[in-house]
Amino acid sequence: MIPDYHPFNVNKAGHLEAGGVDVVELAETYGTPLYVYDVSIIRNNCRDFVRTFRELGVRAQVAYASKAFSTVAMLQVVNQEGMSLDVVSQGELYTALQAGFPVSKIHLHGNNKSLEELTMAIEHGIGCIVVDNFYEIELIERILQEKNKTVNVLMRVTPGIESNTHHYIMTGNEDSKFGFNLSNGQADQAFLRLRNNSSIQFKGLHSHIGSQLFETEGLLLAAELLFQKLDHWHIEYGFVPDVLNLGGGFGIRYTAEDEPLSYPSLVRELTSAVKEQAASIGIPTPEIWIEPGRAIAGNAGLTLYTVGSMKEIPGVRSYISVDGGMTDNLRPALYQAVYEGVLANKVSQPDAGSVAVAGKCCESGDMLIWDLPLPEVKPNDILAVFSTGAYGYSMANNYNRFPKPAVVFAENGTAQQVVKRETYHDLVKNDISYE
Ligand SMILES: Cc1ncc(COP(=O)(O)O)c(C=O)c1O
Ligand SMILES: N[C@@H](CCCC[NH3+])C(=O)O
Repeated sequence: MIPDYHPFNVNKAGHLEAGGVDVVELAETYGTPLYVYDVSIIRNNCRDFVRTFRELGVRAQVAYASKAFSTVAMLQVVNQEGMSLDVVSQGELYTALQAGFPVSKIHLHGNNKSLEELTMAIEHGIGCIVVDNFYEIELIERILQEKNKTVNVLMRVTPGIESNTHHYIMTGNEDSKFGFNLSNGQADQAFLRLRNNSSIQFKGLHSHIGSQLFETEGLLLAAELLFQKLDHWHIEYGFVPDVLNLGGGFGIRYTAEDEPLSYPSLVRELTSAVKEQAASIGIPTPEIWIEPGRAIAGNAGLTLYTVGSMKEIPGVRSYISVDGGMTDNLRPALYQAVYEGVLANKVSQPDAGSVAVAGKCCESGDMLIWDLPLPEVKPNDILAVFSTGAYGYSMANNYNRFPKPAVVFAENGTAQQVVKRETYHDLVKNDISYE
């Protein structure tokens, strides 16, 4: 059975459907492992954010954090939905440019941006660079002078908040590799330096406290701390920010235990907090920027696998092995992330017991799901794992020389391949024989 919080249906054949398309047929056509997205879910997720800001009548940009899932087709969809874009590397920026994403709506992040990355961004007229450290300011200053250009800049700060999430995906705490420390004088020093450069338009502050958050508390506290700093800069230097960027990190549902926030309510809550705080320090409400990644792509995607070998350890557990694993979904191995799934070709059949789903890599930690109730499983059944749309494809790797899977978009009953499966030739094409 499909838990009702996974937004997918069963068709008359008793098969799982995505975007009105039978995913068992997709597995036959494109092979497995296969990433499948229901594009209408991506669009609805974008609209939850974009529309709510519009309804509230506040100036805002919702930048899709493309690290969650960056391909040309995906960026075209989010562009159609009126989103801006957050990129964290030259590769993500290149993909955005290839997708025809308006460069003025792209924001560049990164804790170690290279001279080449910054030059590319500035030469293309990037919408904004979110500066992270003093070395980067130096590089930006150098490029602007050499190229006689100007650029919009936000300053990323670490507000010193321990968000309630896995330690690896916490980013706003004081002991973090990201951003300028808000309380030890570094942010003030950076502020003066950015303000003193006439080629830099310093627009305001950015903070991102972590990922897969289920509470607004940390985000609201971050906003409060940013406003304390803005108040100081307003009084001391007459600075009025154009922009306040509160980052992303809004959680999604992987399992029954997850309780995601309603995104329209989240937008309303953040907006009223920003309005209130701005009024309390006597400045106009800045343009509000947010950066959801997982919340846009996560629940829209699923991964299809073909079941192969099985192993029963009496009194311990039953393993089923699939033709993918930590190469297409690193999250269970990296964060002990928990997923749910169904047999796509037997969705209506009753569960027969619980199995552990193993990946195919030569690694004991390559387990996708430890405890998944399923109908009786046979080799060649198609397993669909839900909520893999974010940080699945984007963290895929070639461990054990597995080619990366293809990606298919389905919408209104039609499917289209948007990323081809890697071939074995792709795996060796950059290798050079050693003579
Ligand atoms: C600066 C920044 N913005 C946005 C995001 C997007 O996070 P999420 O996919 O959790 O929304 C991240 C990642 O955590 C990030 O580091
Ligand atoms: N890759 C992580 C999130 C990192 C967010 C980027 N700062 C995940 O899968 O949960």
